[in-house]
Amino acid sequence: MKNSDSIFADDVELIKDAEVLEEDYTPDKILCRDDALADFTDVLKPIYKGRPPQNAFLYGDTGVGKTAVTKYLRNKLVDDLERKNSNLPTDEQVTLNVIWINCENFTTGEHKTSSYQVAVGIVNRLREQGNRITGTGYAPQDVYDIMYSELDDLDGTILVVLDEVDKIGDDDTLLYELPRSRDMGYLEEVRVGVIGISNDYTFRKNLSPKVKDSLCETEIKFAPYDATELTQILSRRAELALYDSAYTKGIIDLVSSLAYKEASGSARRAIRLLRGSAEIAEGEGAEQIDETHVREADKKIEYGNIVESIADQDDEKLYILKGISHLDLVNKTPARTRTIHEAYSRVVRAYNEDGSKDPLTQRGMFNHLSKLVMFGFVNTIDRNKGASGGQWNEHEFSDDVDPGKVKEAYEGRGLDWKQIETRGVDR
Ligand SMILES: Nc1ncnc2c1ncn2[C@@H]1O[C@H](COP(=O)(O)OP(=O)(O)OP(=O)(O)O)[C@@H](O)[C@H]1O
Repeated sequence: MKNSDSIFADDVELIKDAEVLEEDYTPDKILCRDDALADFTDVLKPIYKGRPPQNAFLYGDTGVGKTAVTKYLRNKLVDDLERKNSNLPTDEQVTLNVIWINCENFTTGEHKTSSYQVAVGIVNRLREQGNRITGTGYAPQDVYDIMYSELDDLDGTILVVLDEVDKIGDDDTLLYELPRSRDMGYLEEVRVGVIGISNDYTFRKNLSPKVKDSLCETEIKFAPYDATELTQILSRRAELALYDSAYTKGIIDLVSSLAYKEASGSARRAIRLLRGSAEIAEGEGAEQIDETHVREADKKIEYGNIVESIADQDDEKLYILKGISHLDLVNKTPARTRTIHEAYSRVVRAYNEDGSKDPLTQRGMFNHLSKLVMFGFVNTIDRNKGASGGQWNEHEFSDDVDPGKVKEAYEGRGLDWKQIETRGVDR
């Protein structure tokens, strides 16, 4: 029986400031990143001094502080400039405009982000509502011209931060041109510095030499955190977010070591896990987070991650996973490739009743199935009945996947979960 009158209240509260555990919280202190902070400060120094800005490329795995460090230094630079300007006559003051663009936000459905869409994004960031431009209908050069004219209307220095810059895909015109825009004569009044942030190593490796020359003037690497570093970061967060009695040092160590092992040193994962554990403990009316709360929160996060990565697959792979789901539900897995092909074909037809899409051939489907094996969603079993019995492969879900998760992934993609007939599928 709860003490409170409301079903929304918990008897005990362990979280004193939930904002500190939010994704977009900018920490007041950056821990364990002295080298990156020093290198990045050097990149930004010229802006403070009113000199031409530099460009930099920040890279490292997900959740290792690239965005946090950038936001932290941006805030510091803005504050310090404000202080400096307050003692200077107007004509000697340094004006800084920061434009922060997350390139991920410009990926829609099938369409990858391109330089064009990011340029549209920059224009719209600088324009009032009602005067914004659409993402289609302009020739690319027109969009770039509009962007440069909007930028040139600003004053002083412009720092363009392109977070998740790898989402820009193959069309990297902007990454080449923007850092050189003044040299190329596109801008006369202002100077632009570009900061690219990415967790995609392949993207970095494959950047064209001319982009490497301009954008990657300075490269700053963010290595994964080790368990001790995660403990430091997490202890600071816990201090601010939780009541002292809500956790022990042992719990912080456990959360850090799980995030270290399961998410290759991601501080994001560690913070999420701490938050999940606190919420589960609160829900149970516990006075303190214990190991079972952490383990349960960990399972929940893992579950969510797998559903998310299933939902990220392309249509063919989603059809195959649904085909295997229906076979699994009637105990017909492990199944031979031809059986999976039949189930997959039924799924394709069910979702494309107008005939707009035909199933791939068995060989075509097999290429996608092999990728699903490579990604760890599906296991392959080798059947070998000796010289006379023949040899073939069978497939089933790996331990991480089940029909429930595939169904949730479909729902996450806004797709109905249609019933599929499995009778006669293995003839
Ligand atoms: N050194 C640090 N000190 C304090 N908090 C940190 C530190 N590093 C990361 N964090 C926190 O961890 C979380 C993830 O960090 P951040 O968003 O900066 O990761 P990222 O490297 O930009 O990841 P992604 O590539 O996925 O965008 C944030 O809540 C951030 O505040």
